[in-house]
Amino acid sequence: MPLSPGPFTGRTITSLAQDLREGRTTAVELAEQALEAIAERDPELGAFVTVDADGALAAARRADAELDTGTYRGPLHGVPVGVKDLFMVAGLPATMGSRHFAGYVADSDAESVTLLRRAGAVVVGKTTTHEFAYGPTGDRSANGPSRNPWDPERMSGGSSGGSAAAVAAGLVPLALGTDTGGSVRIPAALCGIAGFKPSYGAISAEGVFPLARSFDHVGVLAGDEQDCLLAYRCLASAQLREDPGPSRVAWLDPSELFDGDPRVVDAVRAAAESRLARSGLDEVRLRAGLGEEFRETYTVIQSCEAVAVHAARMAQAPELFDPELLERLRTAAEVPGWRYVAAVAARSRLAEAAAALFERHDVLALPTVPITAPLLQQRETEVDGRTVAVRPALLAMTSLWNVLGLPALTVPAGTVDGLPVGLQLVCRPGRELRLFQAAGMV
Ligand SMILES: NC(=O)CC[C@H](N)C(=O)O
Repeated sequence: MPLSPGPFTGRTITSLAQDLREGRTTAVELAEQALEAIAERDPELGAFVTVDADGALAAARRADAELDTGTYRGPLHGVPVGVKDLFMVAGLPATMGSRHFAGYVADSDAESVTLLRRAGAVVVGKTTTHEFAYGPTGDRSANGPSRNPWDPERMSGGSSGGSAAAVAAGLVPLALGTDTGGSVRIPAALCGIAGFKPSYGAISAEGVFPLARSFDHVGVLAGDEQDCLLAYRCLASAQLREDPGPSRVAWLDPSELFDGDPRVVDAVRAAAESRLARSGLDEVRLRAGLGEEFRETYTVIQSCEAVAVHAARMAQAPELFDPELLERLRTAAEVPGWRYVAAVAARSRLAEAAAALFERHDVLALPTVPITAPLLQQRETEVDGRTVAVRPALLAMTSLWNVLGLPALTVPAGTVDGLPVGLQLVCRPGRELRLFQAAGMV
């Protein structure tokens, strides 16, 4: 368990909505609970970089006034939310976790923030992001690292680490994140909560600072998958396609992707069996070499697109980047243009290869992350007697779905060594509800 519970630990958004509608609590009370818990716990966690107490209380008062006059906006009405510091929120600083944006204040809301507000949600503040979202560890940010509520010496994962830590510690029941290679799902898994990114483009990325535009997805983090779905219904840019009937689920053997901690893989598989299967799970495999093709395609496209975003800053003020990030960007800048063109072409071949995986199944299940949370700043870790690099381990089972733009959900799947692990579910584009349906099957 996280070291200490917060005001929203174990309270679903559905139960908060009921309490609000039936007069057992008010939006102001919920906002105050969030703000007090942040003031008390966040110095230890580093989940928030900006707290907007005045704005949150004003929005909460408006939400209560609406309820008093019979206007109910839906389940997010009066619910406190955290927003990753990569999204624009009008009147609040947006640092992107970088000294390059120290002092920058956004003048309008990102589209997803507008939709959250329209649904009645109360923005309490901005959450820590790995600098420019370029890193799955969550521990390199101009604002300091976000820490794991299960063990603050360990990383939250990233890059939406502050959002995951805030929800896992029960400081807020819901947070927005972005996911370019796993940045919603990785910290959600390492912090023991649910995280969801829909198909590419299904939630608008307008007003969100880019990392690599071809792969950038907006997603949500919450205590469980039902809460992720509630939020997604408010954020989706198109009508959700309701899928009838139970989903056919298969376990995707993860060994082609990464030689992870066998205890993590076993724990996740056991969770998948008990949660998803009535009588054993089918199993599917990636053909040999496919994992490497995905990695190469992902790395080349992300590298070139990230450099396109940052080239001017790299030339004009390189000293303002975190040194690790600058080194990664400089390595990325060496990728020749022909490799980008080849990777874009490879992407459609990979989509065909993946389509075959879904021929006989609707949902694939696999670990979200094949290791537990490493220590802050740790870049190599011992796994089953071997030394493995932390960053590739964190990204190994999530980034391929960004290459294809497929919907993916992570749900808590127990613990290993007292640290949480996550079960990841993936499906075809546009079929998001399949994931929630599968996760809810007993
Ligand atoms: N932002 C993300 O989704 C993960 C981090 C990033 N893809 C990296 O390579 O480090």
